[in-house]
Amino acid sequence: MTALPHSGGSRFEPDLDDLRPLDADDDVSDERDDDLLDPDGPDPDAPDPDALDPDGDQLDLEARHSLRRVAGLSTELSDVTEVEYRQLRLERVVLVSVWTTGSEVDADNAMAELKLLAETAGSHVLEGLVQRRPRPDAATYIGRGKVDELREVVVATGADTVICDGELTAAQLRNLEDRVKVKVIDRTALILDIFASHAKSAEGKAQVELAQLQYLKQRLRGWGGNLSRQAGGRAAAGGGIGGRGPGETKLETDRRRINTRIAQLRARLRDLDSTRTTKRAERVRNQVPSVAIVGYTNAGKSSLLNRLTSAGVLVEDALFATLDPTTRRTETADSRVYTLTDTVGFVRHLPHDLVEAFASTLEETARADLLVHVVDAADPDPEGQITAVRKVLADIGAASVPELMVFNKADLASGETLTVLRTHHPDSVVVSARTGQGTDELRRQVEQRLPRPEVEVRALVPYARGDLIDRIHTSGEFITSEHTAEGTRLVARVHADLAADLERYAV
Ligand SMILES: Nc1nc2c(ncn2[C@@H]2O[C@H](COP(=O)(O)OP(=O)(O)OP(=O)(O)O)[C@@H](O)[C@H]2O)c(=O)[nH]1
Ligand SMILES: [Mg+2]
Repeated sequence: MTALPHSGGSRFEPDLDDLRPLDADDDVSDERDDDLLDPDGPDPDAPDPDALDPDGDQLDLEARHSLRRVAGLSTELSDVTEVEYRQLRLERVVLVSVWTTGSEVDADNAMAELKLLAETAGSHVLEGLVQRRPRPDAATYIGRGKVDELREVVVATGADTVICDGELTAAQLRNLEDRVKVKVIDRTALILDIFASHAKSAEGKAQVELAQLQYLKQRLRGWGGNLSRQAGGRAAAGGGIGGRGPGETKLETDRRRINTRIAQLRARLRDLDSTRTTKRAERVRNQVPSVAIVGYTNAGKSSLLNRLTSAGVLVEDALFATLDPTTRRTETADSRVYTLTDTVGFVRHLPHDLVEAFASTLEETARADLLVHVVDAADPDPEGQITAVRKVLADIGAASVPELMVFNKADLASGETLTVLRTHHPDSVVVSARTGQGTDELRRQVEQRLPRPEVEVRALVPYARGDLIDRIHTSGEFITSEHTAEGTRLVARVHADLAADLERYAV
């Protein structure tokens, strides 16, 4: 095993306050945040993008920092999940990973990413341990002999939690916990926890809760011992909605409650999705092309959206700052309207439960006309990020959407790296959302790749039909236009419905 240097800090004293139940206002069931689903045009009073700070207006930053790291869960499940999520309030952690393939640099990068994830979840990372093995141990994840070593590190550092870099089985988690004697969680639970604390809209919160419950359900047996040991009170007495049926074990009750809640969440998500479907149908009817900004978490997607549209979305040097898609209307140089959507970032081994729970959000990406794939060129492994992102894109059915590769953070990346990336990806654009470098070129490239209206028309439109001319401006392309005594003589490319309306003025 190799160890990262200690990052210092004092011994952790458990805070009994942490054991209080969730506040009532953590329940999100009726909250709506229509704003985030609103694809409507830019705010006419929006400030000039260049007058904002380099990452755009940090409208949400204060709210984010005031968030408590408590998952918004309903009361029905409180006796199961309260315990679960209290335990996930991580404090002082030791990271552990099994390095199976790739170079030592890859292993270091993976550990650095796990550290960032842990820190984003509010943990203080004390130490990182990597073990090289062909595959994780079936019983204890790291080799059984190494578990004692881990225990020593935990004792020496005063850690209260161990985070393993992978998706562990219930048995692995339980075995490790029994031997290391502190809470052990895996990377999936960590990512779910970050999503839970960052979810803002009602839909986002419901999606995360669904993913958490799916995860929890598969591990109920593993947590069972811990639950009965720690839940006490209501749970131990079998209280709460539903109660305990005759002859039913605690495990069965928990499973039944989780299933009920999962069904409620699915129903709720279907409702929320219908709003989105209506708005999407409107965009499709108006034939507004849509561009989705996708990429690895922290690549600068939100910064780029702010740069391009003064959207004022949250930008933060944290993983998964954005969970809710934000759509903004914008225009091409020749005033064709299109939408740009900022989306949730991806990561290596994005938990499957999350991908599934976010299906309706991710579907937007699959339906886009163009993907702007933002890559952090200053990351130690941009190609690894590209591969991870494409894998998720394939999972969500977006692999066939045309992609424009954008290397961001050009101000930070080395010239050499940029040259290599450009050689590997000749059709890419290099930008800096921070300095604005390359963003004009990016706009041009996006405009060129937007779907083009399919019908070429020649018409002489009387001045009384300015409405038709406006429609060509926003949804079509003028090839030539000329003002004559009888009206505007034009050649243009338009969509079929507009072509039909122009038919009577055809020349
Ligand atoms: N130096 C530099 N920093 C940048 C640039 N673009 C973004 N950043 C920084 O990178 C961090 C992440 O930016 P975001 O725009 O929040 O990234 P994101 O891709 O939306 O991240 P998630 O929503 O968390 O997936 C922030 O600290 C930004 O200030 C850039 O071009 N140059
Ligand atoms: Mg973002």
